Amino acid sequence: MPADLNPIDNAKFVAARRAVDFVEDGMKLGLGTGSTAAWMVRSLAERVRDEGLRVTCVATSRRTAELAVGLGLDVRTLDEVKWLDLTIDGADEFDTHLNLIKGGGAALLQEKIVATASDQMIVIADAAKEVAQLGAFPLPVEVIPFGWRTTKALVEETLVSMDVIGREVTLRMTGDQPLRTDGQNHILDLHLNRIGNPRQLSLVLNQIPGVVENGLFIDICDTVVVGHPDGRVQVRDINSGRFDEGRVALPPVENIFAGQD
Ligand SMILES: O=C[C@H](O)[C@H](O)[C@H](O)COP(=O)(O)O
Repeated sequence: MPADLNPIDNAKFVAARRAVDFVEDGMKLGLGTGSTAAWMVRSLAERVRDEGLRVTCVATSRRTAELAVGLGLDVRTLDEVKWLDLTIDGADEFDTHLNLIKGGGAALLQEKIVATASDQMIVIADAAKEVAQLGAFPLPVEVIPFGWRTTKALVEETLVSMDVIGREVTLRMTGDQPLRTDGQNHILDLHLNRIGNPRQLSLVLNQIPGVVENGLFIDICDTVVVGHPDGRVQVRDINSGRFDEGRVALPPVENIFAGQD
């Protein structure tokens, strides 16, 4: 591997490329958001172009939609398509039960709606994202702008009442402005260190007025495709217990950053 390539980019690339093998002709697909998902969109577009694969896509963010349309993919709204066969998306962390933290790119709301509308969700990730317990990555929570300070205080009270150890909550900014999601909401990042009971935390957070959705994906993902910097890729499915390992060719040097958003 050339020394100037980022090993994480190689790992993301090979996971994304392997996951596209699961796409079949005629499928309705959910397209995730983030740098790993962007590699997947490019690999998918290559298969559509080279093999004449016909797929209908729903994007989980404006930037994924722009990338996919630019590559010639057929992108519709979820309201047009309603239900999907498969969603392929990245994650910020995943555990052994394939519970996830998502939303590092602020797309968690649309990602969760699209994944829930899908028969199957495949997560693509570099191996560094696997954790024994979720929570080192700050948990994103999407909140409506109206009264966000009050919502933040309620989130903090909830964390205290649940005896969560890390309790720092920050408003995500872009420059000196609060970030706006595609739905024009804000993101609170919960710095928790570790999450003892992700299912309970997810339910409790979503009961707070002003919270739109949180980045915990519980029992939504079935399969993970884990990429390694040397080109090794593992596929694990928690329903069937399937585990297989193979190798995917690394991207050409000149294309190494082409898939990132
Ligand atoms: O909101 C963004 C998403 O949940 C991403 O899928 C997640 O942050 C992983 O992104 P990346 O593939 O860039 O690490």
